[in-house]
Amino acid sequence: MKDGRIMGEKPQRILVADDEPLYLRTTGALLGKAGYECVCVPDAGAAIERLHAESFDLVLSDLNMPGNLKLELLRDQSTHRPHVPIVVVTGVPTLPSAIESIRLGITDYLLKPVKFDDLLACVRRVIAASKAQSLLPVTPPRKREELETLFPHIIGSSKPMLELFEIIDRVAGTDTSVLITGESGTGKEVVASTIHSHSHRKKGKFQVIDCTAVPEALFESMLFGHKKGSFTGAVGDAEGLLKQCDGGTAFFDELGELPAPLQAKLLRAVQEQTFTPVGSHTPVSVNTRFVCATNRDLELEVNAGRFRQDLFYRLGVIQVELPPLRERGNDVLQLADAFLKMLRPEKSKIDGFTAEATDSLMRYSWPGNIRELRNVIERAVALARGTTITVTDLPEKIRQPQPVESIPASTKNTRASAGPTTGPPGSLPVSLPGASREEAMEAAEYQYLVNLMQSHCGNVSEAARHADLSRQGMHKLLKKHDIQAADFRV
Ligand SMILES: Nc1ncnc2c1ncn2[C@@H]1O[C@H](COP(=O)(O)OP(=O)(O)OP(=O)(O)O)[C@@H](O)[C@H]1O
Repeated sequence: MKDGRIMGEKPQRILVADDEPLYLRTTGALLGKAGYECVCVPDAGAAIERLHAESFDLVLSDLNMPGNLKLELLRDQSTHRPHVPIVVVTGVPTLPSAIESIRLGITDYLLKPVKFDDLLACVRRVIAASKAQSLLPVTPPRKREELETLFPHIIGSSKPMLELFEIIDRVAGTDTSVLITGESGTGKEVVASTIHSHSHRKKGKFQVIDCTAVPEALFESMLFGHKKGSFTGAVGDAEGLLKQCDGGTAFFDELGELPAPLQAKLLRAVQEQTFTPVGSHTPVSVNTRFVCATNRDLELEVNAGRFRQDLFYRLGVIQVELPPLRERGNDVLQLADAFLKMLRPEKSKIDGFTAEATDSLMRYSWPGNIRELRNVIERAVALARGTTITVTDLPEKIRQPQPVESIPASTKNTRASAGPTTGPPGSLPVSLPGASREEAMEAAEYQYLVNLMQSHCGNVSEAARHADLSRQGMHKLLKKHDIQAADFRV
């Protein structure tokens, strides 16, 4: 049996639409050799015509080709033949077109140049999945109530969250790389693990790889594994994190912090799904989906030459942006209520918030987003005396919130921009009237970091040396205070 043909059965039919004659010829010929029957057309109009007249098992479609300025082929296909899978194969990826393609129901998204083996593996997988899918009942678009309950670990029902749920729902079923962006504490890791648990990889491992937590010198061996004796301390062979999530999802948190030499090594692993453990000569192959998160603007980092463009395109095929909490309306109360129930001691009688406390929670701008809200509720639960949380159980800054307008719309370092940022390193902030000792210490630490970042122009390694901390330790502190080193770079 050849790939596209079972003895005695008709070969599977693939329509390839692309305006590059060489790609069209070679792809058609190679797929033909693998047993598929290929029809190759140079533009969207011809593709639509053939699709209306004949039946196909799969469409491989370019995006930038004549007649496809508004993704006409994808639109026509999603309206008339949603059951025929489409895989986009493009040389000019743009994030809006990737998102729009996903909305229109494409099954996968590959970037040129694509190795024929990778293309063939994708063709096999997509056709097999589509055959399996055809045995299932067709699912209509989800209703609002259904979307609201689809991801119980992600609390929220505001408009931006429902839009997010729709995207997660579509993206989870594909193998496409996803880049999740958003301010610190907006739930990027929660979304990444939800994508994994709703994908066909859910039985595989969801491996979190925090790019700031692994020392640079050890990163390669942690990720790819090593052979015994390959470096001092390598007392035995070790399997790397990527091998451990073979068949699952690798989640790279804080991707923007990955040093340049490691970016090159990661690119190879992502492109080829193959890597060589440290000290070994035998490549290891995996089948891993890559989901990444960053609170940096990676496009800016690419333009500034700090992040590889090719890696950005590979990993950011689909970009999912999480809204800050201040843009999620009543979700603040829904989340506060959920955290109250989750964090109160078992026999606690606390069961809600006074109107004044609710009002304060709604008016505060939440620069630390959901993580900050969770901490505030945890503290309030510990302080509350009665059966409700009152405004006096909330921190001072929330009782007297700054007006939302003073928070910059930028997703960057809202606290650094809003607070006092001048003064020599180590100078203390003006103390808040009525602040607790703990709050005053936090404020002093925050101010110290801001000053440190300023005097080292956002260079984390230099700042860490000055403060006598490890680079990882410095990153942890910056994260805790929601300070973005990139905002201090000139
Ligand atoms: N929509 C949500 N519903 C319930 N809990 C949430 C939601 N979003 C975030 N959380 C909780 O808020 C905290 C922060 O979330 P998470 O770590 O996913 O944020 P993040 O954006 O990855 O942060 P960072 O950029 O600092 O790594 C976690 O305790 C998480 O469980």
